[in-house]
Amino acid sequence: MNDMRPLERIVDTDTVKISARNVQVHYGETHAIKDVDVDLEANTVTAFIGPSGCGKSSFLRCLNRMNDTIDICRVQGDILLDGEDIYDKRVDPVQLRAKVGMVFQKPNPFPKSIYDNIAYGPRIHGLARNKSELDEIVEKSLRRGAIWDEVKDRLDAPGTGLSGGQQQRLCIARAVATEPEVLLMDEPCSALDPIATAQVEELIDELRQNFSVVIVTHSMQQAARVSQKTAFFHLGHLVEHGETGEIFTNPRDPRTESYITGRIG
Ligand SMILES: Nc1ncnc2c1ncn2[C@@H]1O[C@H](COP(=O)(O)OP(=O)(O)OP(=O)(O)O)[C@@H](O)[C@H]1O
Repeated sequence: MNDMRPLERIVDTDTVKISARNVQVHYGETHAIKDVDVDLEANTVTAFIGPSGCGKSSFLRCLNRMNDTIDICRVQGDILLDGEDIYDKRVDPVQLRAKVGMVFQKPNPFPKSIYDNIAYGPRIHGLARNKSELDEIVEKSLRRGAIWDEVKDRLDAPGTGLSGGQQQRLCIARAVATEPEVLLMDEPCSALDPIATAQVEELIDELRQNFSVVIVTHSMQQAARVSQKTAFFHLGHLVEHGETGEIFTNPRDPRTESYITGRIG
């Protein structure tokens, strides 16, 4: 599990999916994100790394306006998805979060059946005209979540009855059911055992065929295994962003080097 796989990964496309400029995040008096500029590409896994408290999750939450749900949080700057400002007053955050899905650290299935966990989003967003279309979406999403074979005979069973790793793949399937364009993952494997972690990592690699994936991780090995691009954060600044192989073997900034060699963090 802990081996560093070859770092050179090919980035399939340079199409920018999300563009952030001069982003600031404040929680009351705390200035958590400072002057962040970054372009995140389509069909690419980007890893956010950096020491605890450096702002990885805060910046991730800017990308689908999850920070809106935190009263004391103030976000400034520009974040564009396919060139459109996601903080424009006309943007409905619920619609945005269907396009920019999120998977959390702790698997959080709804207290509903496996089927309804997946069907919930497509139902509220009107993505299926009838039961058979909904059935198709549920099956396709569970297949994309690499969990179909394990649950296809018990779709009526509660999602909360699955193992932790299965629950996390169910949550990934739930996130992809609304056909998002971007998938944000905040330490998605931190509550999982090594086998479940390996399954989710394999799944992340498959997901980038269809989505841009951004993953916050504390594991540099994981960043090296799953990502093509890496962004290193330190004290609220985005210090360095580039090809994962370059960041790990030839970092430009001494702070990045100190972190990856274990001197800070
Ligand atoms: N809901 C919140 N209310 C107040 N302050 C917050 C909140 N969330 C984060 N912060 C503060 O913002 C800063 C950045 O935190 P954040 O969680 O984004 O960092 P992180 O790099 O994701 O950390 P970790 O790796 O430990 O999860 C910290 O100083 C933290 O205390």
